[in-house]
Formats: sequence, C-alpha cells, structure tokens
Amino acid sequence: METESSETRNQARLAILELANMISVPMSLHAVVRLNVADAIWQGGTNLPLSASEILAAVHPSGGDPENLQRILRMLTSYGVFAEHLSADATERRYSLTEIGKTLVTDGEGLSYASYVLQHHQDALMRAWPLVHEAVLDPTTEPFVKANDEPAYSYYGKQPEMNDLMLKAMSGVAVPFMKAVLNGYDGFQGLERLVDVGGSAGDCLKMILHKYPSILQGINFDLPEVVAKAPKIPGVIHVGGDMFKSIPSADGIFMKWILTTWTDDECKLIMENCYKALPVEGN
Ligand SMILES: C[S@@+](CC[C@H](N)C(=O)[O-])C[C@H]1O[C@@H](n2cnc3c(N)ncnc32)[C@H](O)[C@@H]1O
Repeated sequence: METESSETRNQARLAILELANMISVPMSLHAVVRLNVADAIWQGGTNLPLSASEILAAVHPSGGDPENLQRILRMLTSYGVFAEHLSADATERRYSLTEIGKTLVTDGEGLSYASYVLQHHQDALMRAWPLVHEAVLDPTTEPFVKANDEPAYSYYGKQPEMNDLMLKAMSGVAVPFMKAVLNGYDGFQGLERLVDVGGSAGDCLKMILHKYPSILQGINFDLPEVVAKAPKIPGVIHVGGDMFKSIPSADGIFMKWILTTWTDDECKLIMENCYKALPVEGN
C-alpha cells in the first residue's frame, strides 16, 4: 500500500491540477490566434525571435500589456508552440515559432490552422462544453442543442460568420492533410465521377482532380448554405443537399472527417445512402 507522501501520489496530485487547469492551454492558443502573433513573428519567413513588447508593437501598435502577452507566450512555449530564447544576462525573453507554431502562419492562399483554433472555441461550442455530463444523464438532446436550441450544422448555416469560419477552418486543415493522402494513396485511379460527401469548400476534390485529370467530374456535396459559399473550381460542381436523405450518384465516393461526428445509427444511414449512390449490382 502506498503512503500518502509517496512520489506516485504527489505526481498524481500534480497531474490532476494540470488537468483541471488544462483549459488555459487552448484559451492561450485562442488568444495568440486572435492577436495574430504567429504572422508577426514569421514576418515573411524570418522567424526571428521577438520579445513580447516587439510582438505587441507589431500586432497592436496602439499599445497593450506586454507582460500579459509574455505570460501567454511562456505558457504556450511549455506546450511546444513557441521556442523561448533567453538573453545572456537572463533579463529578456524572445520567442520564435516552432514547427507547431508555424501551422498558425497564414500561407499564400490566406490559409493556416488558425481558423480551426477559432472554430473550435466559438461561443456556441463554449456554451455546450459545460453540459457534456448531461449527455450521459439525458442523451435525448445533445449538449450543443441544449446550449443553442438547434443542432450545430443548422446553427452554423444560419450564422454567416460561423459558416464562413467553418469553411475556412476546414480548408486550412484539409489542404496539408490531402497532400499527404495523395502522396500515399492511389485509389482514385480509374474513376470518372467522384462525389465528396460533406466536401465543404471543395478543396479535397480540387486536389484530387489536379492529380487525377482522368476524373471527368467532381461533385462537391454539402449542405446548401455551405456550397452556396464554395468557390468555383474547374471540373467540380457544387451540389447542396442532405446526406441523411440522399447522395448524388457517382462511381466513387470520398468522405473525410464526416463519420466521426455522428452516432453509429446516423453513420449507418449515411453509408446506406452511399451504397445507393454507387453503381453496384442490384441498384
Ligand atoms: C468536419 S467537416 C469536414 C469537411 C471536409 N470533408 C474536410 O475534410 O475538410 C464536416 C462537413 O460535413 C458537412 N455536413 C454536415 N451535415 C451534413 C449533411 N446532413 N449533409 C451533407 N453535408 C453535411 C458540413 O457542412 C461540413 O462541411
């Protein structure tokens, strides 16, 4: 039996304190995204270590509190987002971006992982998180609905700002992800008509068609309010609809980051609609 003062118990107490305060990590990340710190440090690729005062002067020339910014930067340094550079006399701290921090830098197409961070901390979701325990006690209404009176996607659809943020968040993470998929997967060969179910802005199809010009038509299928905002992409048509009702027919179906959101029964319904959309024997 372990004693109260054993090292294991002490480590456990420290661990539970860290878990209890874990919200400070994503909220600090949210803060640096709101302040656009990554672009200020990156400065077109220099990534020169800057002090909190220098970063503040770049992101908010009218002033602010560099000490508070430094606290946030130090917190995120301990989670690998920034690298801290201490002056020789240990009086000044400067910060550059690590590989993790660089994911927040806006690229030539205006994309980064920053929108994903913001999307995950939007007010509507933040209202739902404290209700997660109720999903156990009363699973008939999900926490998001309890907090916001309607399901997430219909809520986003009615809020143009949230809809735009969702599109941008998905584009920011989908493009680098798809590059890796396309480097290692060749299952799109031989297809002529490919539908992307829940394809958001159509980035994935755009990249697939670029690598496989033999695909004659890409169908970007998503909710009507989402495809209404999707940009024109050569070879791709945007189709609005509901995957729980039907999915446009094609000889290949692609789905990324869709099934993770739904219950097993809902996933079954989506998969049944996929099956009906394919030219398989018996259809
Ligand atoms: C997590 S995002 C994934 C976006 C994209 N596949 C990607 O990986 O970047 C989920 C997508 O599913 C779409 N979606 C949600 N409900 C849908 C429905 N009932 N029918 C069609 N699309 C839906 C959302 O609008 C959103 O674009």
